[in-house]
Amino acid sequence: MEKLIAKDLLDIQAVFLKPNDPFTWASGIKSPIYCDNRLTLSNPKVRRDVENALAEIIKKHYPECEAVMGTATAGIAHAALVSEILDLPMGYVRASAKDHGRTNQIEGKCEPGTKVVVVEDLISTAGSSIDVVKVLQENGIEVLGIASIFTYGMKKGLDRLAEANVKNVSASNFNALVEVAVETGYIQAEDSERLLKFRDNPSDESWMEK
Ligand SMILES: O=P(O)(O)OC[C@H]1O[C@H](OP(=O)(O)OP(=O)(O)O)[C@H](O)[C@@H]1O
Ligand SMILES: O=C(O)c1cc(=O)[nH]c(=O)[nH]1
Repeated sequence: MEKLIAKDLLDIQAVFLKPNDPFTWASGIKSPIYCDNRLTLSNPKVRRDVENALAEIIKKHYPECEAVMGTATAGIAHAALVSEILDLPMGYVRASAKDHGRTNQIEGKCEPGTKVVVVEDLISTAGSSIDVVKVLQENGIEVLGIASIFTYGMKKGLDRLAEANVKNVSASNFNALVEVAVETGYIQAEDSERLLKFRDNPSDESWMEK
């Protein structure tokens, strides 16, 4: 599954490399790479692979799941698609509560005590998904864990998830992506070393110098 999804992401050109003009991530980290999982929505074959992978993760790792909750914004569509496959209720959590209307942060019907899985498109430092988990927990909702499309496997993200005692299972990850990217000639072996070095220590920006 990990390599299939990694290959899908490369096939649809969802992986962008820009070492000389780094991307800024949600966390503020400067990065030579950006993985745009939103593009998976635009390709029916890849979208099916992704939603089937998320459905398998939820069935296998969270068999008690009673509802699927997406993270705003990129997790919402995937939560909707996977909840349809699993025939489960679905909702989503906004980054902050609305300042008008019903002033909700949690959208959709989700009663306290409901066992939910959070669907996230991508995990770097895990800040966004842990914020969503906390909002749900503060509202008495039982979070079984996260199902995500892709994780970088960064130490900061892994540490934060462990600290918050939140389980995450991803359909693909950075190691699989780099492996497939080298196998398919998308990047050279030396680039893979630079990328892994960045992932393992993003505060060391020496990769920017080459
Ligand atoms: O693990 P983290 O360090 O929190 O980073 C990952 C988050 O960043 C991206 O969202 P973004 O804030 O770009 O917004 P979007 O979902 O609205 O596209 C992505 O969709 C994740 O939610
Ligand atoms: O950390 C992020 O903001 C981030 C990284 C990435 O590769 N893709 C993405 O959508 N967000």
